[in-house]
Amino acid sequence: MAIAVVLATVGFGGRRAVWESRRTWGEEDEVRNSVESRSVVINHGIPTGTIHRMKTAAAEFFKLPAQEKKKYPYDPNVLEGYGTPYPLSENESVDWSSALFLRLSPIQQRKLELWPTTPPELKDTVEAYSAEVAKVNKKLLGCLSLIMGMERNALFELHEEMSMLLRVTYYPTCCMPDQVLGLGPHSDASSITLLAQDDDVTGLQVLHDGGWVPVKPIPNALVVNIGDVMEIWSNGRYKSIDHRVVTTVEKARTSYASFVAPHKDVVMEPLEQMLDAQHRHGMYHKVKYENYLKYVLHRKLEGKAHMAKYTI
Ligand SMILES: O=C(O)CCC(=O)C(=O)O
Ligand SMILES: [Fe+2]
Repeated sequence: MAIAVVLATVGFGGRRAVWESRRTWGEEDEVRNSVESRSVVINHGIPTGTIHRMKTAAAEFFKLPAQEKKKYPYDPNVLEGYGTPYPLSENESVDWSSALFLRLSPIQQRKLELWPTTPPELKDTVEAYSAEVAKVNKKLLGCLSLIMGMERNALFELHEEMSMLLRVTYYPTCCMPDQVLGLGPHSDASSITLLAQDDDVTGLQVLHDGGWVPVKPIPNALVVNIGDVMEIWSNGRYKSIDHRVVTTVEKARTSYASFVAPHKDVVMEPLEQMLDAQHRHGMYHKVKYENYLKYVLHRKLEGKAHMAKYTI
């Protein structure tokens, strides 16, 4: 069975953490059900205070006058800074959002001059949040490795020097929500993405059976998207999720996406463990992560059209 997507919502006080034991993840029905219903509720363990402080600091930054925010212009070479960096989708004349990109890891690659100094607590707050997200990521990759029939640390190691980028996106209110998207359709150039969002505004939508389905926020939860890297590694068993963000008239929205990706020199290809009797050959071409990323970042946001280049 091709597992379409793992779009996991990670919440407090819900079901037991799916990564807690191999058995939970290993139970076929559990995994299949979670995947088919497109949601897995897990306790991520990030203190609510840490998420709250992250959201407050980000809100302070986005409230600053434009000329203040522009002191940290987005630099496409290091993928950090403030701006509206994506090329627009075919049907869009404007993406109704702006974003602050910060490198969480490797720490030594951070370009700190692109980290806002207002509000002053932003840097420490991002550090605290990113340390927690990194823990969730490690656990999640551990579980995914197990259900893919590998050692717990296999996916973590496949990333080699793992990269984590935070994209905080602010979507202002919009008086023509039918005509303007906050962010065009795309799949993430990550292995997985861990996304926190505002608790009281729905904006994210995922493509399911040809229609856009809203992902209603669960307070303090994280949404986990499967990205293109995992699609290739899993030989298409886990498909990256096509998603977009709509605008609303009523309320501005902010989201916090942590993208996990391999080192730029990692050559991605379907993992041996994912080749079975039915799929004896890899369904994706080999590609260096750096080359894939260059290709994707220069394209318009057109859902998963870019994946055609890598699919056999
Ligand atoms: O705002 C969201 O909920 C999604 C953001 C997103 O898809 C992205 O940053 O790649
Ligand atoms: Fe995304």
